[in-house]
Amino acid sequence: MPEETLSFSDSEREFLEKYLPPNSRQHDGKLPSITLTFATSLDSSIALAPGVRTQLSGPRSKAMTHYIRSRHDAILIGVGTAAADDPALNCRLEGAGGYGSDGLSQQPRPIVIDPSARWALSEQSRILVLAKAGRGRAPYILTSNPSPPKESVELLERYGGKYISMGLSKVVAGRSHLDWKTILEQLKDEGLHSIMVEGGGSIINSLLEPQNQNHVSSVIVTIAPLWLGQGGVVVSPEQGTDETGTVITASTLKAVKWHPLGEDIVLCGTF
Ligand SMILES: NC(=O)C1=CN([C@@H]2O[C@H](COP(=O)(O)OP(=O)(O)OC[C@H]3O[C@@H](n4cnc5c(N)ncnc54)[C@H](O)[C@@H]3O)[C@@H](O)[C@H]2O)C=CC1
Ligand SMILES: Nc1nc(O)c(N)c(N[C@@H]2O[C@H](COP(=O)(O)O)[C@@H](O)[C@H]2O)n1
Repeated sequence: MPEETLSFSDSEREFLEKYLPPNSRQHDGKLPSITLTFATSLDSSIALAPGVRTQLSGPRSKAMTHYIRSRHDAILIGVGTAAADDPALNCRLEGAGGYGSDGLSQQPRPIVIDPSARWALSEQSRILVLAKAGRGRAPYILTSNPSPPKESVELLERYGGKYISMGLSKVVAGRSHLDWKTILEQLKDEGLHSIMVEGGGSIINSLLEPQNQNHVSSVIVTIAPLWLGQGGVVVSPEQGTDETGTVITASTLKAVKWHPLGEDIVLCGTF
């Protein structure tokens, strides 16, 4: 099926600039920057239920997301999202950075955080169909499984992707977590300096925890005018506590800007 082509004009781009990595940047040995971006409902849900692909962004905020993709070296998601959404994770913007530019060289690299290497990739996975067609890149999969399935290794490598092994950091509520600093060190070693993190719920909540916020350069949230109702995948990081043990706010954004886009509103901020 032919993929759509999206457009997002220069005048629409302006409000985002301060929250995006510079177009050209000296890579001074620092860890890659993270832009955390997702779409939420009014009840802080990003999907109707775990494993359910749910369209929240309207056409203009969707085009904005693809513009943001065009401004990053890589797009990162968790395996829960990869398994639920069968995502394309390419940039479908017309012109520079997306379709119509110098092609593949400007497409972002998809990164999937998959501690146990459970994502069942196949020749029919959208991400590989697009890689095969030269309209996107095959993913790098970060895993702590020392021996991912042989067929998946071969399939990925056929299209220019690979598994990258790293140690397991901890298990939270029965789920394996990789450590953000180590993830960023691995991505830097791959020559990736700006990372757009799109989700899902566990990945976003983890990055919003006070001890991980220092890795996040900016947050760009699309808020859609609807409630998904109970049972959704909710963005709600753990509360903090102060030195007396009193519960405190989990996270507060600074340098905040609100920008209406179609029927959605986009919130930008930093920590
Ligand atoms: N509305 C939106 O903008 C978006 C919505 N989604 C939705 O989110 C849902 C998936 O969310 P989840 O099930 O929470 O899956 P997820 O995509 O957040 O992946 C969770 C997995 O990541 C692993 N992981 C490894 N290191 C981690 C770390 N440091 N912190 C947190 N997790 C770590 C965990 O083992 C866990 O299995 C899907 O339904 C998808 O459609 C996903 C992205 C964007
Ligand atoms: N910005 C945004 N708005 C929504 O409404 C969404 N559901 C998402 N989801 C993210 O986008 C990925 C799908 O990308 P493709 O269209 O397949 O390239 C999905 O996996 C989520 O990361 N994002």
